[in-house]
Amino acid sequence: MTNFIQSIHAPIRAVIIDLDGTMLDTLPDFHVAINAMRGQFGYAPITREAIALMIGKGSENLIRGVLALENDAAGVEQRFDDAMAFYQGHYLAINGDHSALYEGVIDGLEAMQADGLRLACVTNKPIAFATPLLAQKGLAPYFEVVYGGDSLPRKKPDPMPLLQVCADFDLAPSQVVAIGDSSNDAEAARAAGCFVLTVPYGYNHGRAIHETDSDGIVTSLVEASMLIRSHNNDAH
Ligand SMILES: O=C(O)COP(=O)(O)O
Ligand SMILES: [Mg+2]
Repeated sequence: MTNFIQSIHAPIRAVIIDLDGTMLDTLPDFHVAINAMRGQFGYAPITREAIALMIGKGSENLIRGVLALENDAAGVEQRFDDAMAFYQGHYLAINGDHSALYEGVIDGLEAMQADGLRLACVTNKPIAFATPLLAQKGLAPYFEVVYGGDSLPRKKPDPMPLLQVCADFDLAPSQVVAIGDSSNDAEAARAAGCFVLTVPYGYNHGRAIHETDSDGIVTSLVEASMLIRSHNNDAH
């Protein structure tokens, strides 16, 4: 946080915001869809806590992790396509039904928009899940650009989607802040050369957010908006 506030720097012009674990608590949706898929294989339900550990690196990683509870590597690959198809069907059927906005999300987005910041959403969620979810939760109007985990050849923690947003906005990475709940967001931002703020309330593979290298931990998007505003007031 010290770095972020005190560095003499050009103003921040855009913010890239993560979806799962940062704007929406989607864990209950994952839980319902994963256990419905597991039921089709005759596997017992697993807990939300177990699923939370496997969220963050996209659907393929999640499905492989879930199948690995009952299968060896060959079994995982053998069942992967069916498991993914079952899971996608279940997820799309309930997408958003059990998910809720975190406190301060809309107010934070409003504040950033009022300050003239351009907004992008970069998620590892498949774009076919992300687009209707953003619309359903009233988030879509805030974002000029949305990239899902399958929108580009590489996903977070690769910097590719963040660099694509910088190119879309014609901004240098140093004029852009990423906000996320996990090490994937922070590593992608660092590799892209963007600033990064993290939130402590999401899913970080079971690790405390303090263990993740960032420019600051913010308790809400409102706090993030205030930090960016104060940075910009000091910037030249
Ligand atoms: O779908 C995931 O694995 C995580 O999605 P996120 O990038 O929005 O946190
Ligand atoms: Mg996330």
